[in-house]
Amino acid sequence: MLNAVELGQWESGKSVNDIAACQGIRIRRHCRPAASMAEVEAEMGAPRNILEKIIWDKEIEVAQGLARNPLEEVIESAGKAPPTRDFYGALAAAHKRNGVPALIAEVKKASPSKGVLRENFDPVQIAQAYEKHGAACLSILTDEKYFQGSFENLQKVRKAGVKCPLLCKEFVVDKWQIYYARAMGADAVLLIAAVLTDLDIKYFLRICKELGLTALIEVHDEREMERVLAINGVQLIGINNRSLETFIVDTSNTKTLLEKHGDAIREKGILVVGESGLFNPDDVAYVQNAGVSAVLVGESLVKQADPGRAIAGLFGKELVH
Ligand SMILES: O=P(O)(O)OC[C@@H](O)[C@@H](O)c1c[nH]c2ccccc12
Repeated sequence: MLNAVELGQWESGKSVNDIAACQGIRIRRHCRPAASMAEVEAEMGAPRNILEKIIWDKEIEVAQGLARNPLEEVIESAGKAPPTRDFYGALAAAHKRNGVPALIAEVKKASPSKGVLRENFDPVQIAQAYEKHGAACLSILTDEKYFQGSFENLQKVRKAGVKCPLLCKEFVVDKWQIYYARAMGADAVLLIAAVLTDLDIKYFLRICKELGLTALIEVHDEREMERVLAINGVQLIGINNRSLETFIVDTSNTKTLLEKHGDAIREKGILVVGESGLFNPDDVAYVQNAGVSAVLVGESLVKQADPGRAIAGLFGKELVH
């Protein structure tokens, strides 16, 4: 926990970035109202990498969202949304049933590193195909600017009656996004340790718990893993093989982090998700041997003519529900 001085600084909003830097976080936040990226850059200088740029855009976007849908209203609609489905339970059960890591299949149109992955993009059709072919859970990208996703896609998939629990794949920087995700039908949200301080993560975990949402906490390096393991109440950790700062993908990242922390993770009953850059049964077996119980896969499925059938190709066998 923060000491009183740090808490005071945090509350006054003066040195969020100093506190973040102390925790090894390289992404700086702007944290003040701004109408445009030009305005942010005038104060902060140029973003240091793509993740920092995404986050600065996200701060502007959240302010606009808040103006359109005030927090109290969003909290109210989150409270009225149909109940959450058990994201963690669905992964654990599918892993046990199939003997391979449970699949979180991602509804992903584009990415900043690869551009458009699929021209003819129907989120509901893709989600239904994933479900039919044994995905345990789905991940729906909601970022518009960099991934061509939307909260509307999330809502559409939920309303179409897809039963797999849904992860809202968003760059969360503000609690408003968590309530909004729940209001639009999410069962889980992503929290990225490279962006959020320990206090942010603890606070957002509390909100998730109140809403019945599962949090998937994403780490990419040693320091982030250590920080997240020191936080109580974490159920799901995603190890991203892709650096969101450089786009470099290296599946041995999952292995390295689990060699060191696997025991602590198992003791706590935390389930690990291997994320990004998985294309074939060898890749899946590699991260499975490293200790993951689930995998998060977008590109290799969404790029194929039939993303549902692509699942059997990825695992080397059909998955069953
Ligand atoms: O398309 P891939 O390489 O299979 O990766 C999927 C998923 O891991 C990736 O989209 C992702 C992981 N963490 C993120 C955070 C934000 C946006 C996207 C991501």
